[in-house]
Amino acid sequence: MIAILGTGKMGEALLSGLLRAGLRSEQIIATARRPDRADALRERYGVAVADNAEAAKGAETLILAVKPQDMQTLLAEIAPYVPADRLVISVAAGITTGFVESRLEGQVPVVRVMSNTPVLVDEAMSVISAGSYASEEHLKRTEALLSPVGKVLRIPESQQDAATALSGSGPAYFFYLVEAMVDAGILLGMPRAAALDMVTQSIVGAAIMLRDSGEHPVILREAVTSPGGTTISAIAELERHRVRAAFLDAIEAARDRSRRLASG
Ligand SMILES: NC(=O)C1=CN([C@@H]2O[C@H](COP(=O)(O)OP(=O)(O)OC[C@H]3O[C@@H](n4cnc5c(N)ncnc54)[C@H](O)[C@@H]3O)[C@@H](O)[C@H]2O)C=CC1
Ligand SMILES: O=C(O)[C@@H]1CCC=N1
Repeated sequence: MIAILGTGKMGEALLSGLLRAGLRSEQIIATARRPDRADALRERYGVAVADNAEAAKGAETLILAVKPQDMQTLLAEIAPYVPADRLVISVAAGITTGFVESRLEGQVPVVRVMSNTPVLVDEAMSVISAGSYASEEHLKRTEALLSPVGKVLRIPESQQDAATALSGSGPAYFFYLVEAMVDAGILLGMPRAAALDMVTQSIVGAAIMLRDSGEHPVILREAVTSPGGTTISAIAELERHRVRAAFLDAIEAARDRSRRLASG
């Protein structure tokens, strides 16, 4: 039995992914704070929804998916019901395995995960790190849960805040870029729907080329950039506006925010 504690956006994305990966709804128990949310989860997925203590008692794997700021309260609530033969997987940004371990009783295996919302389309990027009491077997169990819904990579826990900034938040940067490009299309007089189609297909095509060709992004960009042509005119403006520097600063800020999240 797998318990998902705090089934919001990320918890629900993981829940739907686990079901698509072949888990039966009877193998999953979810928790939610609001009764209307609990009803929606029961109705949508046919899973049981219980309180945190009950869910923790019945499951051998617990996925903690509340916001970092709510983690302390959740751990206090479940600690008496989580013996050391359980696996606790935390997907919260900024929450270290040490934070979770120190609030549970005994030497509970904890694996820290940073995934992202493309879990909804089985294209997640999930990075995982073992806590002090998690073994190879616990990492393998975590990989088995997450690999049907995307790519899984093991990283040292010291890199988790950076990964949160890069791939956890990553999809948001691409959506933001799409918004900006569609606005540009509107400025040039394109209908919004057509502009969105063009930008979306361009980003999908570019992403698949990146993933499947094995080519470096610089090579792929050079192939689009004709001498004296249109692309270099656009790139010149991006450079003039220091977009690359803005990305470096933005992702560094996200990493720093992740580091501070556990303290609220
Ligand atoms: N949204 C995203 O793209 C990603 C989110 N995350 C992490 O996932 C976690 C959840 O984020 P979201 O899903 O975006 O937030 P959310 O606010 O949609 O989900 C959190 C849910 O937990 C519930 N909750 C809070 N305290 C609870 C408690 N004591 N018992 C039961 N339920 C409780 C809330 O009512 C809410 O439904 C965060 O820790 C975040 O860092 C990680 C990667 C990506
Ligand atoms: O914005 C956040 O804090 C979460 C963590 C990574 C993506 N969303």
